[in-house]
Parts: sequence; C-alpha cells; structure tokens
Amino acid sequence: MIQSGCDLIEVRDASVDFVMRGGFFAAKETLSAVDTVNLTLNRDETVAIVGESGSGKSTLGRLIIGDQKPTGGSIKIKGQEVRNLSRLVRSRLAQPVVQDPSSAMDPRWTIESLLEEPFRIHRELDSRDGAAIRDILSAVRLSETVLTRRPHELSGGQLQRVAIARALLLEPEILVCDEAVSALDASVQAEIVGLLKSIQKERHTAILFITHDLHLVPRIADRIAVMYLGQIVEIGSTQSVGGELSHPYTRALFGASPKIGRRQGKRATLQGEPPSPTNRLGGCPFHPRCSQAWNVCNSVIPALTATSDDQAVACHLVTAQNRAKLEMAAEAAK
Ligand SMILES: Nc1ncnc2c1ncn2[C@@H]1O[C@H](COP(=O)(O)OP(=O)(O)OP(=O)(O)O)[C@@H](O)[C@H]1O
Repeated sequence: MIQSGCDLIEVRDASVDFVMRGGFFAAKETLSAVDTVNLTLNRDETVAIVGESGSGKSTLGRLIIGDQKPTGGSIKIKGQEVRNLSRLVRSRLAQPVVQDPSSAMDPRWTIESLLEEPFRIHRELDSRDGAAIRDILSAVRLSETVLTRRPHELSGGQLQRVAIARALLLEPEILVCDEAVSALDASVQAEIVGLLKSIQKERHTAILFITHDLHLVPRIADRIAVMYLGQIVEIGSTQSVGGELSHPYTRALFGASPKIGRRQGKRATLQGEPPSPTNRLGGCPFHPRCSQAWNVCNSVIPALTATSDDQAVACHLVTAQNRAKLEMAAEAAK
C-alpha cells in the first residue's frame, strides 16, 4: 500500500518555500524545504519519515500540525483544510510530541498544573478533568504520585510520558512525534515506542514518526517515507522500503542500520553532503552523490513511480530495473 485509503490526513502537492536574503545587497534566494509532497495517513497507522538532516521532515510535521503554512498544495485532516482551521480546532486534530519536552514546560509548575493547561486553554476546568488526567496518567503508565512533582524531578522517560499524556488530553486524531525518543537511552526508547503502539491500539490514533533512529523504524512504522531535499523519494510498507528495488539514497541511508540494512545485498554508504536546497540542480536531486547515476539522471527529474502495490520510488534506474523484471516475468509466463 503506497498510499493508504485515506480517511484522516491527505497531503496533496504540498510545498514550503522560505525566501532567504544573504545580506542587505544580496539577491533573494528561495529555499524549498518541502517540495510537492504527497502523503496520506490513516487511523491506526504509523508512518515513519526518515532522511538526513535538512531534508524537510520537521517542516512536513509542522505543516500537518498547522504550525507552518504551505506555500503550495493542500493539507487536509478529515477533509478540512488545515490552514483554514483555528488553532483550537487544529489542536484537537493533531498534537506534537517533541524531542525535548522540558522546553515546552514551565519548570515552576507541577505536573498536575501542566496537565490541566490544555483544558484551561480550551475551556474552564471542570470536575471531569481530574478524572481525565488520572485516566491519561494510567494510559501512559505513570503513577499519580508524579502529579505533585515538577519537571526537573522526573527522569527523561517519565517526562516524555508526561509530554505524551499532555498531547493526548484533547483526544487528537494524530500524534506528530518529531524525534520524540532521540534524546533517550536505548531501553527507554524501546519503552516509549511500545507505549506509543499500545496507545495507538487503544485510541486508534495515527502517528507520524519523524526520526533519525532508523533501528526503531521497523518496530513502530507500518509505512516509511524517505525524504531527500524536501521531496519524498521513496514510500512504501516497512517490509518493502530498503528492499531489492529501493532508491540508492534509501539503501545508503539504511546501510548503516543493521536491522534494515541487512535486507539489501551489498551495503551502500552515503557519500558527501546534500547539495544546497537554495540552488537546485537539474535532474534527480540525488544524482551528484549517486554511484549508479547515468545520463538521464542529471537532466530528467524522476517521478515517484510504483514498483509494486506497496512501494513507489523516484529513481530512473529502479524504474528501468522494475520494467525489465516485469518484462522477464511476462516472457516467462508465455
Ligand atoms: N523557518 C525557516 N526559515 C528558513 N529555512 C528554514 C526554516 N525552517 C527550516 N528551514 C530549512 O528548511 C530545510 C528543511 O528543514 P527541516 O528542519 O524541515 O529538516 P529536517 O529534515 O527536519 O532536519 P533535522 O533532521 O535536522 O531536524 C533546511 O534546509 C532548513 O534549514
């Protein structure tokens, strides 16, 4: 399933351009942080967004939460255009879970006050909110004893649980987890990933899981979208992405990740840096770093093309290999 049958989030040709000015006399430059991205996300589904630093993952996450306006295209949640919704409505649809929860928490407040805050913003506190807070603490497997503590008195894992609890209080449809476990130890990462999965099972929440921790991806994601210079260059099920017919960038990116990397025969490595996002080259954006690039790659932009029912790749070579494979299969079937 390349794109899920969409009933929750539909991102269509979404772009975010930032206009940059180097100095007073310097010409303006346009940085394309997200470039014509298409993505769907369903209830009960987790899509991992992976890619090197600067590939546009967080900007895509902010688009879905509504903290970033698109310069092109559309982002719909339950059929409603996100940019037209008020902040309050948006926060009931999509909530962020960030890497450093303490940065969003006033250190002077108790955990109880921090958990009451979403209700205070939305309406007057009422007696049901105490019960909702106790329920949410139990959902994130925290004891009520944390309520009287302050953020600095909790461990990193406990604090991330409080952040997840806060994000869940308004019963959002989607959690956008942006490097939400990256700062934690491996064992705590595994606990939080397990917690997110069980919350998803109980509440049917969709999760966008933005991460550099590629080893976590198979544990949490149903699908993976690989971003390079603002574009999705590969998308598909967790089983297919990184497999035989995969983008050279994906193979290089995942080459360093034993769990995913072992699916490919020879391990590729990622050489060099991505080109400047303000100075787009012609053809495939990955061609200057691709050891398999051929003539067409520096002149024609490859379209994201299905290689199977559950994978699409934007690579001329993969498209040609897939075509050859299909022709051979058809020939053999004659
Ligand atoms: N507000 C902004 N103004 C100008 N450029 C921005 C802004 N926000 C992001 N960018 C640029 O957009 C590009 C994509 O950034 P983004 O943070 O989305 O990437 P990322 O893949 O999440 O990176 P990382 O993994 O390091 O967080 C980068 O080149 C970044 O410098």
